[in-house]
Amino acid sequence: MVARIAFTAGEPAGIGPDLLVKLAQQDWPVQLIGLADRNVLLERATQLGLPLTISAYDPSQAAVPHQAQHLTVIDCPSATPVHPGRLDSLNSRAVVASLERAAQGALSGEFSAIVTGPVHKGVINEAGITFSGHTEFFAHISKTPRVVMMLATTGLRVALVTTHLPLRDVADAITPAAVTETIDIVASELQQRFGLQQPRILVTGLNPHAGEQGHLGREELEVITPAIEQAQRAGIAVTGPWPADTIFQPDYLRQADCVIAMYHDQGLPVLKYKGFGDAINITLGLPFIRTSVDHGTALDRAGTAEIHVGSAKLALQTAIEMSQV
Ligand SMILES: NC(=O)C1=CN([C@@H]2O[C@H](COP(=O)(O)OP(=O)(O)OC[C@H]3O[C@@H](n4cnc5c(N)ncnc54)[C@H](O)[C@@H]3O)[C@@H](O)[C@H]2O)C=CC1
Ligand SMILES: NCC(=O)COP(=O)(O)O
Repeated sequence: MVARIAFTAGEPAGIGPDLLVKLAQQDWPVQLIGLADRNVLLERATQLGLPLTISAYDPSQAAVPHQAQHLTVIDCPSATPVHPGRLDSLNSRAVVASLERAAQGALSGEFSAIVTGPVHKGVINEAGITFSGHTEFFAHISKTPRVVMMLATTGLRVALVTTHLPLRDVADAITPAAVTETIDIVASELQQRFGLQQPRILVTGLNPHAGEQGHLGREELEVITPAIEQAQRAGIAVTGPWPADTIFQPDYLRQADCVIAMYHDQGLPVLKYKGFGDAINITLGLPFIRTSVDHGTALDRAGTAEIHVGSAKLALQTAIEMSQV
């Protein structure tokens, strides 16, 4: 049976529609279903000088593999005309509706996976919609109490205990349950979805020098170490807390399948320095497969030739591979 994979283009003024147009230029062994404003896709194809025809998605028809230059689309019309690079909060509801439709399809089994293009979190909030990221959105809509954001590139995976939080709130969110559950999810998903028999996990501290024996913060002693010990007793190959400024060295990384960092900007700058444009974002712990690009809306590049499609391609390829496991 041919799988269906939903690709949400995200913010219409960003490069998400461009990425979808570019992905549609080649054959894929799955049916690629674009969730986007169909007129924006056609306009963007013209701007990029790429051929594209579109047909409306009909769930009653059997899925067929994607054929180059023709895209099946669930139309998510924007409320107001879209100009590349210019955000308009009037269009945010359509973006969120496209994510809801994709999630419904993934939860019902209609779609084997969701691949997301970038959204602009700020403009969605300006529309009066509370939204901190796809990760939290899909967790909420699927009623999953904890999910884990993991970014991966060649030679490095970084997962996070906390995601889109103001730095001021991070320390309070580093609880024993948050650390233990994150380790559990990373270990079990690396086993089940990535075929690693005994994943080796390194956990960072929160504070400089992993708290310097309690002299630079006590979270390592009181929260992170006990959580690691609990996971070790459960048979997980996990060590830490390691100083975050030490652990991202090749000698340490060679002995690890994943680094769990405490917060977004502790782990992701390293990942992006190593592999920006050649990395993906995967939400672990959801009841469906969700992969994503490693970058944002790149408003400055929408509708231009200066767009790299590498991460989007990798996100789609990975979703296809994960659907086959
Ligand atoms: N998966 C998602 O939905 C993500 C969304 N975002 C959102 O994106 C918005 C903008 O974030 P920024 O920090 O400006 O990061 P950004 O990734 O959009 O842009 C950073 C720089 O990289 C360039 N760039 C990014 N992707 C590119 C690509 N595929 N090809 C060529 N150049 C590319 C941009 O032109 C810009 O110069 C924010 O609202 C943020 O929340 C950020 C990360 C992920
Ligand atoms: N830096 C990654 C990021 O912000 C992506 O978040 P999400 O929208 O995938 O939750």
